Amino acid sequence: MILVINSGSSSVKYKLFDTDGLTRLQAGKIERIGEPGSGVPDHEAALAQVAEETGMETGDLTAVGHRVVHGGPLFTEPVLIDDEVFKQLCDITPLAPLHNPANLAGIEVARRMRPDVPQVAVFDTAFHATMPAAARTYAIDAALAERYGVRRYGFHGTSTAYVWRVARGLIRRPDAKGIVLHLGNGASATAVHGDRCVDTSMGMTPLEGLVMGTRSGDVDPAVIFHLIRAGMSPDEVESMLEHRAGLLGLCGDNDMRAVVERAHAGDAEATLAYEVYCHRLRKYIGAYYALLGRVDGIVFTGGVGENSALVRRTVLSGLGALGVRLDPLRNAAADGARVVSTEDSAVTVMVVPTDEELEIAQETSALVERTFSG
Ligand SMILES: Nc1ncnc2c1ncn2[C@@H]1O[C@H](COP(=O)(O)OP(=O)(O)O)[C@@H](O)[C@H]1O
Ligand SMILES: CC(=O)OP(=O)(O)O
Ligand SMILES: [Mg+2]
Repeated sequence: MILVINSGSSSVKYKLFDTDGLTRLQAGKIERIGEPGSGVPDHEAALAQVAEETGMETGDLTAVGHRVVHGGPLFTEPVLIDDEVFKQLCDITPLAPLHNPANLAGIEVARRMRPDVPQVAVFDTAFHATMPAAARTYAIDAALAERYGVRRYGFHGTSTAYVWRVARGLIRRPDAKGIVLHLGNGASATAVHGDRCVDTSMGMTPLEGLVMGTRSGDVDPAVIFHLIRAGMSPDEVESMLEHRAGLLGLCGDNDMRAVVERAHAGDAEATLAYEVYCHRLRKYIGAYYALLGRVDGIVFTGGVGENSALVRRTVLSGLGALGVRLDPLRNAAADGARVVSTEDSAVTVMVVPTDEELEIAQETSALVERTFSG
């Protein structure tokens, strides 16, 4: 069996797969880690619960695959975790203080529980390693950027690689050009050509780009200094932009279902939040059109992308001039990976449910095979 662990800041998700064929055997989620009254004080306790639910401590495991959000400049492919790699992963933490510590906590506990089993790190940033320098580079003092590792990395790469592969199968065009919209709690847009990243909306950290559930996405950096001069500390501003911005900051709800419900009932704040969210998305799609020159496919994934026919309709409604024609019936249907544009649409619009854990299992299995079977 292959166990995949996605250890996030407030939840640990896991899936267990059969080693041959990667059939899913089990899936689970431990939530509200560290919240008062949740009974799960920390990641140690969450992993103990995963162990209990999966039989991880004694089970017949081929490998454990871990989601790691930030691979830094060093890791552009999945890697077997030994002491040296674990130390290098710890060194990346300053680049991703809000994401990597939880990933590392999961790795640490799993390695301690199963030192006999290969453990593999699979990075959100890896898919974007092909991003050209012009897209990767912030226009700031070059020497400073080099010294402090300030550049764009991009995230959601595991999800993007997975759904884009499925999408290229649907349009039967391996060298297709397209735009992948991963709209979950975090949200990102990625311009892709074949299996290469052309540009992506998240940057040095997963804060840049689209409007998200609780994250602002793009703001003028001067806003931050304005708020600091107004008396907020850097940590307070960071925490606000990460946890109390986005849909939540605009209207008090971070769940798109609640936002839409309130907007339908005439609530002005929820309506504006919805409009800001969709406006930003449309802007990125237009920008990526310009970068790609031609778009064969647009793919929606993540909780919002997969489930909200309304968001898909709103976002694409202004794009008729670019040859995008949504089929209202197909768009409203709800079943698995599918095309939702009309037959005569110049761009094939698709909905593809993501499966980051399956992609991590595949990468983990392939790396373990390459390493130990020769
Ligand atoms: N039917 C739906 N309509 C609109 N939004 C939905 C629907 N179902 C789920 N969502 C949104 O998906 C979000 C979660 O996305 P998901 O990709 O599952 O999260 P995560 O990033 O934690 O994996 C929720 O916050 C919710 O806003
Ligand atoms: C990198 C990132 O934003 O991940 P998530 O969407 O899981 O928060
Ligand atoms: Mg997600």
